[in-house]
Amino acid sequence: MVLKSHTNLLDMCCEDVFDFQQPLRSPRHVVNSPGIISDPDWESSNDGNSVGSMPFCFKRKIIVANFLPVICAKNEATGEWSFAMDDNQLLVQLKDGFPIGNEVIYVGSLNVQVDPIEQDRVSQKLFKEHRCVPTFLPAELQHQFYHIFCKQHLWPLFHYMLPVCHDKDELFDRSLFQAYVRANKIFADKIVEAVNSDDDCVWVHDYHLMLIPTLLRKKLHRIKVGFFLHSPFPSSEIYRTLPVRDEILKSLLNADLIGFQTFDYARHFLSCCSRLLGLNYESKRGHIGIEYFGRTVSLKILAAGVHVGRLEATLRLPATIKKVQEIESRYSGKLVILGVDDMDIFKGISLKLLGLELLLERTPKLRGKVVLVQIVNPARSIGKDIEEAKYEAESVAQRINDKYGSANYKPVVLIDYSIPFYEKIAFYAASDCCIVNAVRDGMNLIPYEYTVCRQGNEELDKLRGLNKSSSHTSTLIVSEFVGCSPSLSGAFRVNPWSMEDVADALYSVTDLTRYEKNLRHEKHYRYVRSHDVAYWARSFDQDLDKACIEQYSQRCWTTGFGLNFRVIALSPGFRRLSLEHLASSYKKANRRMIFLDYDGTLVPQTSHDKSPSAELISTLNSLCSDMKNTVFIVSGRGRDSLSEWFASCENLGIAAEHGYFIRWNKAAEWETSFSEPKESALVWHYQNTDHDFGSCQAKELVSHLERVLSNEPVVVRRGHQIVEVKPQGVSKGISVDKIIRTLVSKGEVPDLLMCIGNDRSDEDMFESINRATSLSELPAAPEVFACSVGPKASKANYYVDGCDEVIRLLKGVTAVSLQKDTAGHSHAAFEDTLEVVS
Ligand SMILES: O=P(O)(O)OC[C@H]1O[C@H](O[C@H]2O[C@H](CO)[C@@H](O)[C@H](O)[C@H]2O)[C@H](O)[C@@H](O)[C@@H]1O
Repeated sequence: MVLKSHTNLLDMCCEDVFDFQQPLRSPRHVVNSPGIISDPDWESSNDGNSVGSMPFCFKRKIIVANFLPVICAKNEATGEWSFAMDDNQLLVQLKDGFPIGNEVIYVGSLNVQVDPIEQDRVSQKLFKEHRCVPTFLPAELQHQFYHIFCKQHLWPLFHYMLPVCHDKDELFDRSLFQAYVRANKIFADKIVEAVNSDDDCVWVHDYHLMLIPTLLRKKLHRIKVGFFLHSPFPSSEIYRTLPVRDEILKSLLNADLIGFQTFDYARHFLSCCSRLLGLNYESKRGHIGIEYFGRTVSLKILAAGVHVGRLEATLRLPATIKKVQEIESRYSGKLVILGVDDMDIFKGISLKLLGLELLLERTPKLRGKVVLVQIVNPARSIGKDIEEAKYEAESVAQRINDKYGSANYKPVVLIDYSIPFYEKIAFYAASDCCIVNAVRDGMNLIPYEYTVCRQGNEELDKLRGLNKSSSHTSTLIVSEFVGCSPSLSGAFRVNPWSMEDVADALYSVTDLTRYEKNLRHEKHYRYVRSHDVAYWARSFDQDLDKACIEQYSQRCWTTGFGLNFRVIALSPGFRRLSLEHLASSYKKANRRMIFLDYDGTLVPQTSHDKSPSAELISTLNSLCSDMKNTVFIVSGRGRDSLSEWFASCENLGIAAEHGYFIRWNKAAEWETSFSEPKESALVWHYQNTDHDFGSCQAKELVSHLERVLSNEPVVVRRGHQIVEVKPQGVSKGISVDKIIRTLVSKGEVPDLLMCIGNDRSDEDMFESINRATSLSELPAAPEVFACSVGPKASKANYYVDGCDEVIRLLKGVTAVSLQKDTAGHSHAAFEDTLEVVS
């Protein structure tokens, strides 16, 4: 009879179970642009029109970003839309890094509003012509999502700005986050339509779309998803002010690979995962992995690059060459310093101008000799702060020009209107120096673009009378707060907040020899060429594949509602230990050995009172009273507290200090591994400290202790919020091994071995009892129940959720023993217990 309670226990495990090892299916679905009815057979509808119309043997790379890299125009007379890919955008250029034969599909919004009645037509045209899948967000949603939540909340916060606001209207408001969720969901739905097979990869870009990993994985559990953050990631002290901090972190952790531009941003992210979610990470041979419910989420630190070929091609255009000549002749005899920035509060435009003002004030000989050409791209967002930054920049520029300018000399030239790309390239090529003075920026590729353009080409060399490649020069001034700064070792690094620093750097530039400028240029040029956009994309793509390989050999469960959704991955064969299964084996066994860890297994880690409850004592006594059982507590704790706590358990064995001390029952003497009686280990606990700081200190302590104790017969180990130094040759695994062998030598051959534990030290026990199945002394392999508390990567073959479940299981199996004692009522007793425990 299958009791309802049994079923409940079995069902407890998951909402959804899936196995990554399943063979690939044929295309999951073939989905078309909105308005077209799906056709499941791509061969019969291969008109190039539908999202699913390509042969599925082509792997798809689905690139998702807030805006499609598309230039849109509408002919107002005919009402016709026309679209062209914007080849100057990183998202288009990254294709060069993908293997030939991969089909690249873009998902994102258009930067114009399209009337709902036109949306189907526009979708079809965009997909047919450019493999783009547009996400149409209603105007109000777009405003709340992008202009308010992204640009007014996330953008400042991710650029390390605390949300200190004087106006109540500017405070975080949950409805704005809901707009973010709704927008991300629209994107996720479009991605689902574009995915054809499990081999496809989705690469999500930037802070606008951080919820996509969760929203997408909810629908496609096996999808390979990578996320790259183009913006900075702030320190945990700033990030944790975000009211939806956990939802965003958890979502990013549903990706397989998370990329950052710099080590600092990755470090901040790790620190947030550790402080806010209590997660650990491991760094092995340059790869960082975060353990998240059995999955290893990989982290990648790789700065974006530029498309050298594209820049060179633009530089070769006759219009560009002409513009270069024009600029060079206009500023002949002057040192041209170039700035190219979006109008944004973090670009430090006025700080840059203040630095120039200080330079001119201090160094009169440079007046009339230096020009700062500042190209200001139009602001991408709206708001009082942008208006203020714009006003500030304009007034400082005006002041400098009034003070140090003349009829034919303007020290600051502000170009605050859109100019064509080739003109920008011409300014790069014609400028002696480029300055990026942002107070914070994810990467900033302007210095890279500038360096490529300064390499020039044969025609420019001829016009300039240069005949050696060694004659190329470039000079960079770069804020230490932008992502590209560490890669530019030949740049003058400045603190943008210090006008003196900026003025000094500007002065140094005026003072450099041509030779020095050439050396710096060569160094940067080599780096920029080899770390281009294709290198960045290829490297991310390859790492995403690698990150997914491990996941694909695992068995996975999905759990959690809403934004708490996550995947739990376990190695094959690892499953929840059900009472039904355990009880059935337990009942059949004639000789059972049971090893139980204490903290975190029988008593929750979180409880302040660590002593055993009356319920636990009674359950252990019931277990021990069965003559077929040998029961041991195997703990890292000292023997004093364990013997005091279990004073009422006459037949309970105790292995204290990881088995350094063993006592077979209360009446027996303590045995030790060594003849010299001394207390064996030293443990440093950090569970009551700040998690991040404690973990950091623990790492340092381990490496220090390993060094100073390298000649001592001890081992240094990290456990769950502890660092321990213990004698070599002592472990829970060794003590379990010893106990099993002792019993076997006495003729008490086990046919069931059970071991439950939660910590790293318990893994040694699991290993020992797994090994015991092949002991030559045993006539037959015993059945093994190695059980981890909490589903995680483990050598155990079973898991339970927590201490409560351990007690329930133990109580459940004691009912089997009771059966024998009360033969007449056995069935009822077993069932009763199961009702209670389930
Ligand atoms: O203004 P948004 O629509 O929110 O876009 C944000 C910025 O995206 C791009 O910059 C980011 O990516 C660059 C390439 O990796 C990186 O160099 C930069 O530091 C990031 O902020 C875009 O270039 C900017 O104009 C946008 O403001």
